[in-house]
Amino acid sequence: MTASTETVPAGTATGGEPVLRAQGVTLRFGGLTSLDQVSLELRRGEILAVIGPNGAGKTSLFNCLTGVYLPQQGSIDFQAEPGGSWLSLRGRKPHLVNRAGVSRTFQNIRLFNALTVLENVQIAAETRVSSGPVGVMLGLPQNNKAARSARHHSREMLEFVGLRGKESLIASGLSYGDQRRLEIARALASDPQVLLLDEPAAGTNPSEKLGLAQLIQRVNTELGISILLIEHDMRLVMSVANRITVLNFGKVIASGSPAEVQQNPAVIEAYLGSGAAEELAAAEGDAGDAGDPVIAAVPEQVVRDVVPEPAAADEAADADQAVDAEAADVADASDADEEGSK
Ligand SMILES: Nc1ncnc2c1ncn2[C@@H]1O[C@H](COP(=O)(O)OP(=O)(O)OP(=O)(O)O)[C@@H](O)[C@H]1O
Repeated sequence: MTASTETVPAGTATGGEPVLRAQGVTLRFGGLTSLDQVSLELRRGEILAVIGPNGAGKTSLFNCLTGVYLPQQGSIDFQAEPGGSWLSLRGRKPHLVNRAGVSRTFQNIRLFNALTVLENVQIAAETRVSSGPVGVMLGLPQNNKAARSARHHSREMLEFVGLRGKESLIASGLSYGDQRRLEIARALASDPQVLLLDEPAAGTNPSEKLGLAQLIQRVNTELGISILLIEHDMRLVMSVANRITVLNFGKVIASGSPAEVQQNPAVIEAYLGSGAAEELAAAEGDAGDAGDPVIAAVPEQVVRDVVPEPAAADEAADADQAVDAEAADVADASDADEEGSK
């Protein structure tokens, strides 16, 4: 079940042409190869999950796709309109990637904590319509109109993600789950064709996770946005993804439908260690119950092994924050630039 042999489950939105394509992407930090010849294709209209153990290269891949990192090798191309021309995103600055139609959220929430919920989204929406800071400062008529339009669009997005009535609250006062929703609203404000979600459910409780899974599906089906999703919560992944690509040590080790990936020995070993696939197969034989194959329990085991308890999740987020410092700097720089939401 590699990319070459994958099958596509009937009735899913996976039959589309590619909208975002990475080919042979290699990213090195000194002697460390974070991504090694990674190729991946997001099809128009689908939800493609990118999974893999900690340090597999998932966020590095997102950072390459969105211009935060410049890979040493490989190409990254995006086709905004079906049948339209392909645009190279490699080496493009984050705010220009965003403007082209590829938006993202971050693993560690990056809201403007002192601003209101509405203002957080509005900043992103204004970058879509305004003619720049000078026009805003001068209060030009077209900018006032653009600001009104951005405010209206922001309210629509907030309603879409379920934050209606909370527009004037200060962002930091929102529950964790609502902050995750706000991040999604902000990413949607620029009207992307492609949305990259980096662990959108990290740190949320089970009911918030369920709500976020439903929201991700609605973004996909109701707004028609193609989604690339990094997520450690296997239940969430299995419930929303049309296809899954698995990274391990910077390489793609599997790609296919959720059912295929779930049973792939290389994936099981990547998560549970070498020999795990055989052990599970043996256990399946011992169980002697064909209707309840042990292999089906792998996601449960994966969840136990790779999804940290809340306290550990915080530590993981801190660690990520440290590792991701460079990305944060670049993204923050683009905050000050013109993207606002990145
Ligand atoms: N700015 C950086 N400088 C040095 N090494 C980095 C940098 N960014 C990522 N790496 C390294 O690249 C590898 C992949 O990291 P990455 O964060 O992409 O993994 P991940 O799959 O997203 O992990 P997690 O699930 O824990 O978030 C790791 O070994 C990490 O330490």
